[in-house]
Amino acid sequence: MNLRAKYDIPANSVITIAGTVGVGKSTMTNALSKALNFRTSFEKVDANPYLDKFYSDFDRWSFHLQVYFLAERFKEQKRMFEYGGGFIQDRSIYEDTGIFARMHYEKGTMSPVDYETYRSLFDAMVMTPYFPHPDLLIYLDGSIGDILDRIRLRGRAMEQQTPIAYWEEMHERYENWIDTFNACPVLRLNINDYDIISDESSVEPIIERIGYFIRQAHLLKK
Ligand SMILES: Nc1ncnc2c1ncn2[C@@H]1O[C@H](COP(=O)(O)OP(=O)(O)O)[C@@H](O)[C@H]1O
Ligand SMILES: Nc1ncnc2c1ncn2[C@H]1C[C@H](O)[C@@H](COP(=O)(O)O)O1
Repeated sequence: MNLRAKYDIPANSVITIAGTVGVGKSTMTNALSKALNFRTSFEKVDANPYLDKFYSDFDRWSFHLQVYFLAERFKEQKRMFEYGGGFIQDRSIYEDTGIFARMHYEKGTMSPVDYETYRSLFDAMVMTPYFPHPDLLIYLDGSIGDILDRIRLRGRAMEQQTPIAYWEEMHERYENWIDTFNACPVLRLNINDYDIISDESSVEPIIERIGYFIRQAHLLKK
């Protein structure tokens, strides 16, 4: 019996993985899609025409980058629901506004008028009854020390040249954001509690918890 059926996870589920840069979202997306036989929806980092420029000059490019991410993630959201679900998504659309756009606005690297334009676009696209929310958001949590190690280990040049204070602020914002997030059910995982890289079988207890959370959420809806 496959793990999806064993833990009673509906084949049309959409599960999104959230968490700060470097915490392990892409790795988790791959592990869960393989174990559940679900499709993946990834952020396209290398093909992003603004990301490098953004890291060199936040003031100049933060609005362009947010609009780009919003469009890309909205298209992905549409694609996942047009397929009828069965997806693991690497990062949710909610983090774009709740973490990144807000952080740059509050740091002063996105102007108030740009932020207002971005927010009204986001609200019109996402904060409507027609927007399909994921069945579950898995929040990956870890210490800032472990996350900085992982950012270094992955070695993306644009992230290496970014001051550590940027990642520290983001980490703190994520902790506050997840405490108030309520657009869909949340399963929190601490990165010290699993090791899907050296032990593939450690994905099974995670899938068991996913099944439990999705069932609970469906019971609450009834
Ligand atoms: N469970 C894990 N154990 C050890 N290293 C991990 C684990 N998950 C991810 N990593 C490593 O951490 C780095 C960042 O992971 P990644 O999945 O790309 O993070 P994200 O998508 O959240 O930015 C990569 O080098 C990856 O190999
Ligand atoms: N909405 C965003 N604004 C700014 N930067 C963003 C946004 N979404 C993702 N990013 C950046 C952060 C990382 O450098 C890459 C990929 O994210 P990762 O967490 O490694 O998957 O894009």
